[in-house]
Amino acid sequence: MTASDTQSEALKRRGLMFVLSSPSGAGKTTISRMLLEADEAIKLSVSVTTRSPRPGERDGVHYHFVDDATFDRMVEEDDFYEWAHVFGHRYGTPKGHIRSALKDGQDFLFDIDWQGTQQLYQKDRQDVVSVFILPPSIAELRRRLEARAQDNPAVIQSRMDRARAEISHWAEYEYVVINDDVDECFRKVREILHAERMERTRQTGLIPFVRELMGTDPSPQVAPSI
Ligand SMILES: Nc1ncnc2c1ncn2[C@@H]1O[C@H](COP(=O)(O)OP(=O)(O)OP(=O)(O)O)[C@@H](O)[C@H]1O
Ligand SMILES: Nc1nc2c(ncn2[C@@H]2O[C@H](COP(=O)(O)O)[C@@H](O)[C@H]2O)c(=O)[nH]1
Repeated sequence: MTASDTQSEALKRRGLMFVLSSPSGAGKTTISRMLLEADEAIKLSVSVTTRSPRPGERDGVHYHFVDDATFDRMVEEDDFYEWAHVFGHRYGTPKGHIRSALKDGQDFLFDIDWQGTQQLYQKDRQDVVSVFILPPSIAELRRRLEARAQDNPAVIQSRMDRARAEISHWAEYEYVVINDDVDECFRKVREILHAERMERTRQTGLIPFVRELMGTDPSPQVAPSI
């Protein structure tokens, strides 16, 4: 093995589950799309939902749109990693091949609510990096939902009614970013992703590398999880 082979082995790491949550309209979908465009190494976990598509949303790209019976069947067959009732519909993360892909170093982006985040914490805490996005004000949140012009006024009102309850979960997240200027918010979220990729316990190839550098076994407390 050459020195550069050893170094690339050392750079191997587990993938991470990068979660973005926010009250509806604060901008997590916008930030998610910017991230997916800028960073080829992260893939969107495409959720399943019983809500209808908005204009421009494509089945299999933004969501898998299903009817209630299909969602019921998926629940019965234990096809979901997590799922929840949100704003009168059901949303869930299909299991697919997430676990094996994480092991192979694939990162996934999750645009999910606080209930889904809690379920991921319970299942795979070590792999989750969670970011909560706050709007600069409640008035701006309403303005954004109205300007998006993709939901009828009753839907917008019901999302505004839930906004404070959604925001109350902010402290359950590791990172909190205010989305005032979208480019600034994106830059911060991207920095979080970059830093978390280097987190020691994700770097599964480090042990043999450090063993070679030190000429002895590194202490077991620092072993990355495999
Ligand atoms: N920093 C910003 N300044 C102004 N407008 C913004 C900003 N960020 C996002 N927006 C706009 O606000 C609207 C809501 O954003 P987005 O759809 O990303 O929110 P969301 O949190 O994903 O909402 P939902 O949970 O309902 O899907 C969109 O029209 C988006 O273009
Ligand atoms: N727990 C989950 N929440 C999800 C999932 N997919 C989306 N969501 C959240 O639902 C609301 C509403 O989304 P919208 O697209 O109808 O505006 C939002 O908070 C999403 O983050 C999921 O798979 N699980």
